[in-house]
Amino acid sequence: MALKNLQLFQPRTDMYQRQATPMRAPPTALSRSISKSAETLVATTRAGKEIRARKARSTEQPGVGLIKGSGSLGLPSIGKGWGRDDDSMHSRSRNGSGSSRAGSLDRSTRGSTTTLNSDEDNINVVVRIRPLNEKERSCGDREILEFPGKGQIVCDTGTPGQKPKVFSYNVVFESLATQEDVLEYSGVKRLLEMAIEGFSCTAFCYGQTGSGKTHTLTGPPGLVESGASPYAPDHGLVVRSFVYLFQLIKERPECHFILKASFLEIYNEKVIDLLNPGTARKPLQVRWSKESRSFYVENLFMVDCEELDDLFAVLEEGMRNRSVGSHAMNTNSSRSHTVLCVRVRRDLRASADISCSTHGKINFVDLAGSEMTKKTQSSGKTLEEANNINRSLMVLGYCIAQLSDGKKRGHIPYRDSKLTKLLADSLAGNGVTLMIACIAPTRSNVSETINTLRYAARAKKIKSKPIVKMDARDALIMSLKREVEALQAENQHLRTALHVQTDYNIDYNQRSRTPTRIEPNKLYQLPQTELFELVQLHMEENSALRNENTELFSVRDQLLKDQELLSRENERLLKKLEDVNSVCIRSPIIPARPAYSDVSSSEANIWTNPATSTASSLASRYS
Ligand SMILES: Nc1ncnc2c1ncn2[C@@H]1O[C@H](COP(=O)(O)OP(=O)(O)OP(=O)(O)O)[C@@H](O)[C@H]1O
Repeated sequence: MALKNLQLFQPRTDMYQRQATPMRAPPTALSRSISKSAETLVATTRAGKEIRARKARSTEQPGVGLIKGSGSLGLPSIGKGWGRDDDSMHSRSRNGSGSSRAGSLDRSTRGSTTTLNSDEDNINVVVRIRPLNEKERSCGDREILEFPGKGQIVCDTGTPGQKPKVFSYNVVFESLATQEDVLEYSGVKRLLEMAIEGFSCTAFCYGQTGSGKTHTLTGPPGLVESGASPYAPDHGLVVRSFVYLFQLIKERPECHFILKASFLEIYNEKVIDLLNPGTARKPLQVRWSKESRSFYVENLFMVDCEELDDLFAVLEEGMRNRSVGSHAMNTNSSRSHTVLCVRVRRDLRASADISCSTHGKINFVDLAGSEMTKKTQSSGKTLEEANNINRSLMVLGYCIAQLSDGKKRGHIPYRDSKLTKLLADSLAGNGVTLMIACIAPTRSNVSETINTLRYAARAKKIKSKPIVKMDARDALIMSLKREVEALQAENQHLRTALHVQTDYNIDYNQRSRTPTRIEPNKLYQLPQTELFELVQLHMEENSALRNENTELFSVRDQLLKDQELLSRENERLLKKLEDVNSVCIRSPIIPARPAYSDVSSSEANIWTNPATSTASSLASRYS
């Protein structure tokens, strides 16, 4: 069976726990958080399609804040969906980690960002084995891999006296697995769902040259460039993901989405814009953004994609412009690493008067294959390319090794190559990452296969901290709003418990100004001064509620103390009553009253002062 080792993973529905904690971000942060405008350009694809393009000054959104998981406000929840078994598949296993997660608030007042951290998430690793090619078949090359299930791969190294090596992963796709299977079961759907909710997601293919990385991502050579329909059966993960992305967007009519795409390659350590390479293929600079604390490519072309066709046109254009070469092991070998990025901005209504936006993205990274130059018989330009490819993959390997060693994580050499700079966030930052390791099944490739499997096994240990990115001003307003709601609910509860009759609105309005209600989706049109005012009003409201909360708590504490005193007094009186009663029992002339605790008849429920009742009974007896 093609999907013998499938271990499936799907999004979980568990929501993050939120805590209402005071927001301390200074209002001045707001003024720094308003996005800078971008220059609008127009680009035309070779296919003749006009693409509305926006050339942003950087790939990072200035003033983007970071926020993690919320429940009731329509913000995303993520769970470790990796590795959920599905009985509909023929053979599968559960192998990966799958603990649920709960986010906790940790607001930073640094700059204009708000960071809400969560538990860590492991990189998800799946392996795809390509079928034997013509060359291997004709020379009788033997298959050396076995798939016992449970996401395991057994690799017979063929060395006498050496035991077969066993590796295990989240999912293993055998050679008969289809492109659709990879979309369905690799977990990329989960990545897309998370990207539209504001997470930074990356799917990257790793493996030796000719192992099927490009096939997995974009299908057989020339398919995309031929302008085939997006629904053609051979399309790889990227086109299928585009289709799924638009399907997801259609299912969310309550949100407004803005998609932008960029496509770059790293060729001989130079970053080339595949959507705007220019005749000179002038390299772009990779810079560090203090604000987002990550690397970005300066002046990278960004294309607005309103329709599926626009995304497809971006892919087509990039595929035409990327560097491809031929060598002994692959006639259509990628000579560069490519990164196709789709940014997803989602505007949503968080409550009746507040709308906010999240900024997610999905990167599809097709790494160039590691090459044994002896086998590929590279020389000249191809050899130089191979050396650069191998060097950057080696740096990636160092980074992965360091990151996977949880105990002694030392310096991570991200800065040593462009590739690792751009993948830094996906590997260990705040992203969600899927690694697709591609391998060949034959004996002639055994050492490369073992290397890839080791690489993949190491990557599986890497943990990252996924977070949602949203505008700092939205994060601030929503956080204040959430806090106000939590305090209102708590105060209401306290009032009910204490039977305090005051009307909240009257009481509160006397003390503070109430923020005016803003029409949904108007938040963005507000000038900075009004936004500033709005945040201040929320902060005032918040502070008034907190004061009221403190007052109510102190009233409650006082009442509890009073109650304590009363019950002590009550006990004292009961004791006295028991004493009086015991005197009556001992007296031959005074009838004893039942103990107070024994009183059960309706008559006995009328308690009379024993002293007066005794006096009156004596009086009636001797009258
Ligand atoms: N799962 C598969 N099913 C059918 N054909 C495949 C599969 N995987 C790879 N191939 C074919 O094998 C050849 C090499 O694959 P591909 O170019 O994708 O390798 P690659 O890993 O991207 O190589 P490089 O690193 O040199 O770019 C292609 O002709 C491709 O169509």
